Amino acid sequence: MSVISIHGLTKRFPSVTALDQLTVDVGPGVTGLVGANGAGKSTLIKILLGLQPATAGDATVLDLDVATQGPAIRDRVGYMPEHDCLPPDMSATEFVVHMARMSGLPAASARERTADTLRHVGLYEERYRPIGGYSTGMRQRVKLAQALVHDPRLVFLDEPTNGLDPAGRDDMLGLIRRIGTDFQISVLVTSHLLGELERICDQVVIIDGGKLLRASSTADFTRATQVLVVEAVSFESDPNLTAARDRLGQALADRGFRVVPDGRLLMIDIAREETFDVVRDTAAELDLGLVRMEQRRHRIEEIFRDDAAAHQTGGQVEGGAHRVGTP
Ligand SMILES: Nc1ncnc2c1ncn2[C@@H]1O[C@H](COP(=O)(O)OP(=O)(O)OP(=O)(O)O)[C@@H](O)[C@H]1O
Repeated sequence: MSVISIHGLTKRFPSVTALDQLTVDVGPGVTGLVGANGAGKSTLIKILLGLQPATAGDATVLDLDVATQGPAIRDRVGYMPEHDCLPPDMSATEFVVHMARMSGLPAASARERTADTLRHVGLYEERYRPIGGYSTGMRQRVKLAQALVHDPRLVFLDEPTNGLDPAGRDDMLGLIRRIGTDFQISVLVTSHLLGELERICDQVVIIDGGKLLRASSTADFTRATQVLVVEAVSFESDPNLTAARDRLGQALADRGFRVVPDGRLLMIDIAREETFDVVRDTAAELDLGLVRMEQRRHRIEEIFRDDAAAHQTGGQVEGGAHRVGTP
């Protein structure tokens, strides 16, 4: 089942092509839409909400046509815009109740849903204070609450971690993940930071210059490499923290393995089936403990970098229709 289906979508502004024949299907769950600033993310969201017409191509959201059924889409989809759009003199409660009423909820359920939603986003204590005195993190939460208050089936979150410090970012990412898991609401979340989406998304769509670079499940992006990451420690209180690494590294190199140190870790080529056993046995022989031994996984950043390089040099990048998401 597709939540969003996009075919040959193109948007030309007088001086720039923001979307260039984009074709992608997105399934349920949390989907990351990744691209550098200006890649076309916000434009795509506006077209999917029926707020802007496309120049060519077509798309459906929850099986509704974006060109002709915008109001019905906006009924069922929540939208957290990128830019600040909050009235400073209103409290979070007043603003979110207002947005709930605008979505057609009766007064009593608008108040009830507002209280529930503000509690869910962690703004319950401060809900009667004017928004003008809120921190950036609190303002992002108000924007998130107004996107959720009418109980949508899908939400579009445009750069929800913008302007947040690392702790605020982590909190916001946790909240977004819970929207997908606890509430079963599908999420399309944009970011120019691949690393953060890798942590919370079931699938990732990467666009560059309005074109699709890649679309795939996060698990496919982060598939295992043929490199074993090992961290060894000495059981003696050894002031030289890399001594254990060097002893194990040398012993493995002597046994014919390709070993590269990286900080306190060793990167070992998994050249043979018995690599795991040999590392374990060698550490035991040297009386070293292993605190970590795992197959290294690709980071989405690495794949993005490779694809972007191929793109720029005219190399082969996957083309045609892409489908992401759980069936
Ligand atoms: N209304 C508009 N008129 C003219 N050009 C526009 C308009 N809206 C967007 N653009 C241009 O289209 C391109 C894509 O913009 P868009 O805002 O969709 O990118 P984005 O990926 O969301 O980036 P950002 O995160 O910086 O907003 C940019 O070059 C932008 O300048």
